Amino acid sequence: MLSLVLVQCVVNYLYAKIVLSTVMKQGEDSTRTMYYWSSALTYFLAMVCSNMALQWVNYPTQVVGKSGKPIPVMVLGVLVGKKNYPLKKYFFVLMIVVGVALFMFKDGKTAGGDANAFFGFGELLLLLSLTMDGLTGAIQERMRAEHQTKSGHMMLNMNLWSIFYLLVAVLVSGEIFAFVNFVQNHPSIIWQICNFSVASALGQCFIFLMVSDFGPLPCSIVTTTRKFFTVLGSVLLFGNTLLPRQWVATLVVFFGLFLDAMYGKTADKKK
Ligand SMILES: Nc1ncnc2c1ncn2[C@@H]1O[C@H](COP(=O)(O)OP(=O)(O)O)[C@@H](O)[C@H]1O
Repeated sequence: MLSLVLVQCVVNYLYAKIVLSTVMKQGEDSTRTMYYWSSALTYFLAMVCSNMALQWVNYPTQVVGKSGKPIPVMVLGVLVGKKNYPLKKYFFVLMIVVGVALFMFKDGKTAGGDANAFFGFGELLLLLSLTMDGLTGAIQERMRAEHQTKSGHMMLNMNLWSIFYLLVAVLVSGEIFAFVNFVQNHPSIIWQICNFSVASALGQCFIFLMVSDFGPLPCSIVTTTRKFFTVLGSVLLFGNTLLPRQWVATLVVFFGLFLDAMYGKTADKKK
């Protein structure tokens, strides 16, 4: 798990480096180093926790759990990131999150989950991952407010610090040796890891653009509804029918998004 995230961060870093020195020159960066090392810590821990959770909960549970992400991003953005939101914004965001979760939720017991435990270790890891996501967003809010940090610089430095933490982690835990062994025994995995990492870097470039230009909260609303649109699109594309619960959920999500777009603007934005 750690080695995979390490490879991912290395490719993200190289991608940011190339983009910054060619097509997207962004000038000097005045961001405090403290913001980079702290956000990198929470960023990589969020990824490791949500990947690790998959050993205890199944994939749909993980997606439903992580669809709550805008909530910690918003709450910690206010408590730690010094952001202000009008009260109605909390309601719109809650509406979107509840709608997405209601849409994705699968009744009954599914393979991979622990049927006996309502709240087990996997759920705890998801909660931890969400907290880390919230803290990452809060630190990014401060970077934006105090240094107007650009997307390329944020992507480059957060991945660089994460590489450092992950290198220490894989060496101390000895996981790197098991990883090299595994790759030697299954060389076909190299192609998959390359695909995965390049796709991740391409996607992350837009994530950071969204974070630096609009903020972590709009970014998490977009990535959360993206999950909803993926499932909705595939259901409609493959001619499957939506359950009544999912129709209600779809309406709730669209209504929440509409209200947020129309009336969710913050006081800062108006200024
Ligand atoms: N605010 C952010 N700062 C840096 N990277 C982010 C941020 N939000 C998302 N990402 C990156 O994008 C990936 C996908 O995010 P997302 O679509 O929200 O799904 P999830 O967090 O459930 O994996 C994350 O694993 C992370 O690498």
